[in-house]
Amino acid sequence: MGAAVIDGKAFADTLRGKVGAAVAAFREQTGRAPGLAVVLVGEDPASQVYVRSKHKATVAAGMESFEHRLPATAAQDALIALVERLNADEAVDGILVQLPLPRHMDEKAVIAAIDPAKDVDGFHVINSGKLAVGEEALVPCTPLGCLMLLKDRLGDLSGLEAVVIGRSNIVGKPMAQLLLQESCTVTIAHSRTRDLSSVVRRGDIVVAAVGRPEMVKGDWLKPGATVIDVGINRVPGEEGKSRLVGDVDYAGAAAVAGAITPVPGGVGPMTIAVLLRNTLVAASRRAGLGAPEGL
Ligand SMILES: Nc1nc2c(c(=O)[nH]1)N[C@@H](CN(C=O)c1ccc(C(=O)N[C@@H](CCC(=O)O)C(=O)O)cc1)CN2
Repeated sequence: MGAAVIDGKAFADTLRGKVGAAVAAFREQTGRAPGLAVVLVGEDPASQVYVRSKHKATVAAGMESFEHRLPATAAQDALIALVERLNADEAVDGILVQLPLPRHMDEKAVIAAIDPAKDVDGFHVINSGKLAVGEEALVPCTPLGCLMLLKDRLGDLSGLEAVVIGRSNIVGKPMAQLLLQESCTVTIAHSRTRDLSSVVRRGDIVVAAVGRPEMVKGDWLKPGATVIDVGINRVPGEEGKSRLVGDVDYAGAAAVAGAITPVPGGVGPMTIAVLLRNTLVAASRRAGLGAPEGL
């Protein structure tokens, strides 16, 4: 039997609907809409697409969208000055600087300039620290989206073996923290891990976030494992066109796994849906309201 397909697009659509309803309640209570500011530096084509999608989704959820664009040649100080203006702007509840930044900029310094209460990406060290010690934090969108899909599929994750492949600050490390909070036994594997296939085979849950097209093969998996593919890699396709693939060899993995996210249509759509959720959470906290329910 083939694996069940985890439909991230459908889950994300439902989450966006729930956020939209909660935003309407927030507007009733406060007389204003939550505001999300997105900053794009340069003209990276993929980043432009993501920023446009974020703007559309923000407006569709009933929130205010503020878009700021700087040229690729902008000085880092100019970007930080913009972030500081957004920190002080009462209409802005969430600030997101689209990554990657141009090479002359230091991502860590830019992220450090964001007010942690408005850091809807959850990348600020204050938020990563709070996540690590189990305090209320803004949590990075992609790993939180993966966790939502896993809980929807598996229910209680307690005691399960989870293998996270990739140790980035944006996905791998926060993913491992979230799984640990769910009482999984967590292994973080990475490019230096010896005998990676044997490590991966321990996983009841495998989260692949390495950025290497189709690296994880079907025969690396424990039969019945739940596989979450975070990779979005553009590779040459037929007739000179490109196609998207994940970090997992989908056909091989689907023959062994119990369930698997596709690429596209799996984790990707969750990133933007959770961003909307995080913006509403940040706005609710700033307005002194309780956490929005059911999100
Ligand atoms: N500041 C941030 N920068 C980046 C983040 C982030 O969370 N915060 N994540 C990625 C890009 N990203 C959002 O910014 C993103 C990536 C992919 C998708 C998505 O829906 N992908 C689709 C396929 C889209 C396509 O056809 O190209 C899918 O997987 O189905 C949404 C958002 C890096 N930068």
